[in-house]
Amino acid sequence: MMIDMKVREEKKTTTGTPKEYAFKISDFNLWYGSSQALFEINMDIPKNDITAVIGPSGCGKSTLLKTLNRMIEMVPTVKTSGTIEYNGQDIFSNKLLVEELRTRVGMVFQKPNPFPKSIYENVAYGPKIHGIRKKSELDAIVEKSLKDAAIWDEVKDRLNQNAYGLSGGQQQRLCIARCLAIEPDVILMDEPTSALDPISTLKVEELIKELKEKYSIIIVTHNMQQAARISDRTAFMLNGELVEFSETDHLFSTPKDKRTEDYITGRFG
Ligand SMILES: Nc1ncnc2c1ncn2[C@@H]1O[C@H](COP(=O)(O)OP(=O)(O)OP(=O)(O)O)[C@@H](O)[C@H]1O
Repeated sequence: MMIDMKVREEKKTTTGTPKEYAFKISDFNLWYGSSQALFEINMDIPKNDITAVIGPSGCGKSTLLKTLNRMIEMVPTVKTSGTIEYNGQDIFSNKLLVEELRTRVGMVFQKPNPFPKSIYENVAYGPKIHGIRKKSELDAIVEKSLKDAAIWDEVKDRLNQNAYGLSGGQQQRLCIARCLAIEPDVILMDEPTSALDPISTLKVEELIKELKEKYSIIIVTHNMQQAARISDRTAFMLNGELVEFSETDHLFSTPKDKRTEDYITGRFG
């Protein structure tokens, strides 16, 4: 709770108005069957920031991320308590349809997962499902999304070729373009560069930094250097608890909790 208060204070603008939040997570617990995976999470995630979630394997990073667009409910044994608000609305209430939530809160996965279709069709797929049929409109969305995902120049002459012909790094940027095409507010990224080589990783990192102008980004990463390079705020999790959540510079230079210090200095994990 102390952390929340501090975040609210720090994020006040010069006019005294608190910065807006994409998600407000309050007293949140999650169980897989009888096994508890998340414990009393309190975390306010600001809009238009890059928020990194770090911590050792199995600490609950992906579970937390997949909860934010309710993907976690694909696991039938999952139970939760507490609240998560997205733009001020409880994500578990009947008023916010899960399809609408997933349109607003897009997701990019660890391994690039394009559909076995053309580059064009990969990006046009979401808009088509949302009822856009006009070719000129779809063309414009495809071009804009590929440009925003910094891959247009590499693919503009081969839009009808199969996406599987792209390199891993290009496939990941295509998957980001596919996500952008449905105009989300938030992009959840689950270790989006862990399957990529260093050059592709840097390209995707650059892209993530550019995307924060328009989107709120929450990224799970195993890579502490990556969190330090790209994020505004970092959350450190351990054994299903949120140990510390603060500005990235702060967390890495002067961690408040001994467990955070031990982790970032490589004493465990
Ligand atoms: N479908 C599931 N059913 C039961 N337990 C699960 C399931 N998915 C994850 N868990 C358990 O929940 C805990 C948190 O897992 P989670 O995948 O969220 O951790 P993580 O920090 O993302 O790990 P990693 O960095 O290895 O991906 C672990 O103990 C894991 O075994």
